[in-house]
Amino acid sequence: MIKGRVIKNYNGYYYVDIGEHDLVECRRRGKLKQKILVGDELMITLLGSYKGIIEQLLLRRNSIRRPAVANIDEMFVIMAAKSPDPNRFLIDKILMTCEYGGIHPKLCFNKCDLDRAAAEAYHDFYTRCGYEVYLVSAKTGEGIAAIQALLTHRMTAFSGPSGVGKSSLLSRILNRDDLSIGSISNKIQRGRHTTRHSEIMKLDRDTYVVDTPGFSSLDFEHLQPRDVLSLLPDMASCGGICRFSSCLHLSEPGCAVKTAVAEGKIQKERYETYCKIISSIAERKR
Ligand SMILES: Nc1nc2c(ncn2[C@@H]2O[C@H](COP(=O)(O)OP(=O)(O)OP(=O)(O)O)[C@@H](O)[C@H]2O)c(=O)[nH]1
Ligand SMILES: [Zn+2]
Repeated sequence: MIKGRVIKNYNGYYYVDIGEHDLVECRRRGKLKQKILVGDELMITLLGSYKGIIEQLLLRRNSIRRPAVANIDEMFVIMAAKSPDPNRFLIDKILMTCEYGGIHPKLCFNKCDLDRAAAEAYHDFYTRCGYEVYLVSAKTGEGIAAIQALLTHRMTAFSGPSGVGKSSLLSRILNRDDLSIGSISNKIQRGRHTTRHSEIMKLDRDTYVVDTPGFSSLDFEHLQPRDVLSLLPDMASCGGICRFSSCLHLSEPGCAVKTAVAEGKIQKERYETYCKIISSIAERKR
């Protein structure tokens, strides 16, 4: 058996990178019941001529569900500094979705050429929340080198809502005019119809980039309130202990979270995100 990584899942076949130029087209063993995601590491048996069978799924380090992708080393959440104007609640929900999957993402604001002041304000805000923030422009090339420098020997995912310039940015980062050029194998066509699935592009032996289109945020309503807090690392680490162990940090007396908000240790907008999500959970229970 040899170890490989799923690069693409198409029509019931898994295309597995085993460190060679060509991918191995694999079926799964019938007894293997787990769902296999793009990015999964697994053990396969070669059946000759770049065909194989998946025998075993190796332990995942992390995963996100929609789109499904596993074992990401780095996730960039891309937003635009302007046009479309970012919405803090949406950004928070995307960040929280990554945290839920076990990934502490980095934030990247594209289109900084359009509104420098807005970009700087978002930079400051999310840096205070404990995220690394990159200000870039696919148009002018600003900040692109800093992202390129982080890619080597890792699997880096890029996600972001429609219109933020993710395609333009990825073309710049990968130095490709057209992302379909240099696609991992000519067996696999990267067309418009495939863009709802994650696709891994292999840049080098152990350097991969994942385009995660159609990223949708978690349905927070099934979470417990304390789990919501744990997805906001800046709030979770504020340090204090509330008077009541069951404190939801809304209107209870002696609340350490509210004290931290009042003292400016937690930014008000992040607390508002928390309150909105908690009230949507309460709505559901009603
Ligand atoms: N001013 C400016 N415009 C940009 C920049 N990056 C992208 N754009 C423009 O923003 C628009 C959207 O860019 P795309 O790269 O298609 O965006 P996308 O996020 O991949 O969009 P979808 O394909 O809808 O997911 C295009 O008109 C781009 O020319 C930038 O850095 N600055
Ligand atoms: Zn509290």
